[in-house]
Amino acid sequence: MLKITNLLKTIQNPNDLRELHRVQLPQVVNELRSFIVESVSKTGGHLSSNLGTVELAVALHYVFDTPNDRVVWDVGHQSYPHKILTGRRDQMSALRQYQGMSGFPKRSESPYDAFGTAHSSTSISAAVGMAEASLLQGEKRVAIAVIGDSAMTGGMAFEAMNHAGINRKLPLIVILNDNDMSISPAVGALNRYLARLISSPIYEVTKNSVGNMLSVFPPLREFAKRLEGHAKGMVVPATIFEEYGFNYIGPIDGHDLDSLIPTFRNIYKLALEGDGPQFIHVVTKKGKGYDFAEADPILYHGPGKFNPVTGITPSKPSSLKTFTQVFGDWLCDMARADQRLVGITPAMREGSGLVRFAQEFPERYFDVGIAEQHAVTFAAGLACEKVKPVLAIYSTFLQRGYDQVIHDVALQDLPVLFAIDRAGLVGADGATHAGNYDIAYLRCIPNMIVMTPSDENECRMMLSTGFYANHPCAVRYPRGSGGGALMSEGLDTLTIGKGLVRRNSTQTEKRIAILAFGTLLRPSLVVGEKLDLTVVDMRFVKPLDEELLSELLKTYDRFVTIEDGTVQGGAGSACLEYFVKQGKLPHVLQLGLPDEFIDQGEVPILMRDCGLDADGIEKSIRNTYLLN
Ligand SMILES: Cc1ncc(C[n+]2csc(CCOP(=O)(O)OP(=O)(O)O)c2C)c(N)n1
Ligand SMILES: CC(=O)[C@@H](O)[C@H](O)COP(=O)(O)O
Ligand SMILES: [Mg+2]
Repeated sequence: MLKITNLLKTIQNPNDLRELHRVQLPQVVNELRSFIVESVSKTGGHLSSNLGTVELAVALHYVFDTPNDRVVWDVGHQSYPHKILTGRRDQMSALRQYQGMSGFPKRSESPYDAFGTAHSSTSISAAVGMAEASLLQGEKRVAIAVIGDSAMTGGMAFEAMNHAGINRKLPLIVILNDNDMSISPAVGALNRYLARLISSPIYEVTKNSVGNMLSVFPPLREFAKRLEGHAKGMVVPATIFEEYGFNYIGPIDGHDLDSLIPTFRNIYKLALEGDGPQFIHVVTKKGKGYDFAEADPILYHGPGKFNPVTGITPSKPSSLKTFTQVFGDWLCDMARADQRLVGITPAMREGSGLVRFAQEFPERYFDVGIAEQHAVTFAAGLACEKVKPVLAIYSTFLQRGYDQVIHDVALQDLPVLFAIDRAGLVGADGATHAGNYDIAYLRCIPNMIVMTPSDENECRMMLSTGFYANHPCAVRYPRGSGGGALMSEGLDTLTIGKGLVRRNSTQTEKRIAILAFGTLLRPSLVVGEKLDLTVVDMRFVKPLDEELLSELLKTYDRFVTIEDGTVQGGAGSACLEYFVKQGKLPHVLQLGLPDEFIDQGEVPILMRDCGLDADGIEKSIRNTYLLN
């Protein structure tokens, strides 16, 4: 066979891959891996997880009839090899960039992206839906969920397993991609259980022999059945997955095509022929094949640009603290001051700024796995017992725990402090991760106190305020840094429900007041200076500073509300509701994020597009109030 030097370039879609001889696949794997390192080093992106799924993606598209067979990638942060094999190699240069390619599977992007993902643990539910649909429609295809060991800890995954077990003929395949890692080390009983399965002697045997056996024997159903029996007899009596009604195969080496391809072929047949849900437990290594990432998969989970030869070099410490760092520092200081404090994260230790807290206060640190709903109710339980829980959570992921916020925390008026990071637009992760909705979804809940810090120091004071308030409180702050405010080191609090007038207009009539919520205070002040407007740092979305609004209503009939959350039902709406309640309706220009999903890009560019930079704010005010 003639050796083609760049095989990857010849693959425009999985049909091209399927045309290749089996012996050519290791070359595809190697080229894919090098390409991913090279490409992600130029754009930034989720590196370690993708290096772990190269063989999986190759084997899946080689064996299954995609896109007729549906593949759902859980979280989807590990789908780059799949994207590259499905016609998007060239678009990798614009990965996660403004107007470029999403970092996650997206139905509008490719027919091979069977389901849009990014929030974890949805894949099995979606695949169950697809599998049931194929039965209802009499179509012959399988639905495959590829789910990581940590995504598997999310409650939804087990809700879906429970449901899938009802239909004994469901053409469903679940592939558990077990790399013993979440973003940080995987936690919990399921992790321990999976480790036990892997450490059983049979894994060593199957690792070395199953691939060979399967490639020698024809891929007969009987053989797969024997393999199943073999696994049942020798791995463990019956795995938890079998109890859920799945046929369990594994653990198998997820970097060994000789194991993956024959196993997939056998399982494909079983699933198509009505043998019901199949569960394949695949063991992979996060960061596989790139030494730096293998050695430190956490650092390489979602790096920015880096030099692929030297790896990530430590950046010089910035004089600007991110809000995440402000929170992390505050948490340690407050933990020292108050023994009752505990810190909780649903699997986001690094991103939420809890690394130091975890080291300094290990007994008071709880990583609960990817389990936002549980995290909220767990906090509620702690709060019942006079422990003081601080739940660090991304705005977008708190959406998962919404009923728990209402039913378990707010309804019982329990003092849980929600430190909500990644509020507003987040940048490269795009619409799935944007924190546009928290103001709207929290301000309608009774008993909640909702705070929007305009800078780092205010953030610190609000955290203390929330910690000492005897009610559910949320402090929501964006990704990245504020403007570099002078930080206090104490644990000072603010008066709840009080805003602060930051600038008074010198005009005597037709005055305009900007009511700013959060970090958009900064551009508001710039505009306020330029147009001679009054500018208020509202600080609290709930309770609103009604006294201040009432005072302003006496002399102002034109307002501008501004926030980095959705306008619909947001902080501006809260002001409008108050004005209506007063029976006075001044003109209110509501600025904020529009009623649409905003794709990835650099935050300043996206904010410009939304008219939320200083120029855009100025333009809107001039146009609305006909200023020259
Ligand atoms: C609901 C939800 N919570 C948190 C996250 C953040 N998150 C993204 S990837 C990840 C770890 C996933 O681990 P695993 O599923 O094992 O995949 P791996 O990264 O190991 O390949 C987490 C916590 C998310 N995407 N969705
Ligand atoms: C895939 C996922 O959900 C996380 O890896 C996320 O991309 C992290 O975002 P930050 O980089 O903002 O922490
Ligand atoms: Mg994992």
